[in-house]
Amino acid sequence: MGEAPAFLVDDLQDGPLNGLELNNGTCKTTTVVGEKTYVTVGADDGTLSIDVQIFDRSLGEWVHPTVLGTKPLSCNGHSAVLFENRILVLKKGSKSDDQIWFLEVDTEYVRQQRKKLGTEVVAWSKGVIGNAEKPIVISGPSGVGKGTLISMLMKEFPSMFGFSVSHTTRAPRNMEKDGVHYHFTEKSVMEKEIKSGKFLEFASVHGNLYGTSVEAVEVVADAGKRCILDIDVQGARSVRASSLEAIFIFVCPPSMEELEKRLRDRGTETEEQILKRLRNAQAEIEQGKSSNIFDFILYNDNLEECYDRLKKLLGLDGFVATSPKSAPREINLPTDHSVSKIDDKIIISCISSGLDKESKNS
Ligand SMILES: Nc1nc2c(ncn2[C@@H]2O[C@H](COP(=O)(O)OP(=O)(O)O)[C@@H](O)[C@H]2O)c(=O)[nH]1
Ligand SMILES: Nc1ncnc2c1ncn2[C@@H]1O[C@H](COP(=O)(O)OP(=O)(O)O)[C@@H](O)[C@H]1O
Repeated sequence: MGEAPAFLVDDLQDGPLNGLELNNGTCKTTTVVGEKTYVTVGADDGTLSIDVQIFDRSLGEWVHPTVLGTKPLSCNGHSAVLFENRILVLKKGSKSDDQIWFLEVDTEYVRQQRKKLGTEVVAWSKGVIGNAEKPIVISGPSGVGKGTLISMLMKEFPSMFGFSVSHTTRAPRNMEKDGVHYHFTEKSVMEKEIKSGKFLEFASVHGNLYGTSVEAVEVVADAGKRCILDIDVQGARSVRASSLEAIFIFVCPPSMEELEKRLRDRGTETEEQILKRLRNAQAEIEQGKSSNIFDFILYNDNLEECYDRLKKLLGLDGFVATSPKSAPREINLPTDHSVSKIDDKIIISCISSGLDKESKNS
């Protein structure tokens, strides 16, 4: 809670001015949601992120929210319009994969975070230009075969699926590459990034921190691919509660003996780590089977049969992988545009950049 930013008081009294470029090289938008006015302010030099302030009319004061998610860098101005329980923010003159953003102001995720943190909360998420299907969350105990099944899927359908590369504080295994299998991170760095709202979800698993950054999922969606997340049950529970709509699959071993055999034969863990993973497996399997998190439970007994069942539930049985899907269509918003909403349609009004500069095209 605090003082009103000096340059805004008059504008708020005059009503919202969308995308107004202020004299000092900044651009702001105001969006009214119930008793609150959300103000986004961006400098036009592209070095700072768009700032969010809230004026709460019921309290008669300014509130500085905790801002979660990756913040968009400002550019040559931006415009905003309320779209259900989030504000659609369109950046002017930026690249097509960076034009469309959402500021979640009253989604289920934001409401939960508000309760958890005890502060006002907003969350940024980047709009994606692809039209990929719902992400797939795959969970299961260590050694059950999640990685193997995911690799088979990605190998058979390379243009269809993309892997969400998690962050972890565990040490890399021999064949693991930073940025491909995981983003290997220092604990202190990851803890700081968790506080700054970088992660969609995170959890402590087998004594290490693991987390899915908002960006890891956006990168895949921006490429027009369906995102696959390999995360534990706690992470799956958090994603269920988040604004990311996904399909949740739990992979079960045929028996604890077989799980132990697979873990030992993989040869990537020390004896101590194997025992820890086996101890945790029992509880994970119970939660996986009994909680309401998962849409499907897959038994990974015979690998080929399990893979066939996985493809079936993803609607891929009999699907012939052909040439890569065409890249997502580029939407090129001109530098000069404004945005408004009529019924359930978003109208982007563009000021032509051709000869007739004054003519307005919608
Ligand atoms: N919550 C969460 N769990 C993760 C994430 N990435 C990996 N995990 C889980 O962490 C556990 C350990 O992963 P890892 O160390 O690679 O071992 P593995 O499962 O035996 O291959 C597995 O259950 C993964 O599904 C993440 O980003 N978030
Ligand atoms: N259905 C299966 N039958 C036998 N071995 C399997 C099967 N699925 C996976 N494996 C093997 O079990 C080990 C663990 O699999 P992995 O995919 O690394 O598990 P996770 O990613 O769940 O920890 C690997 O050596 C893999 O080759």
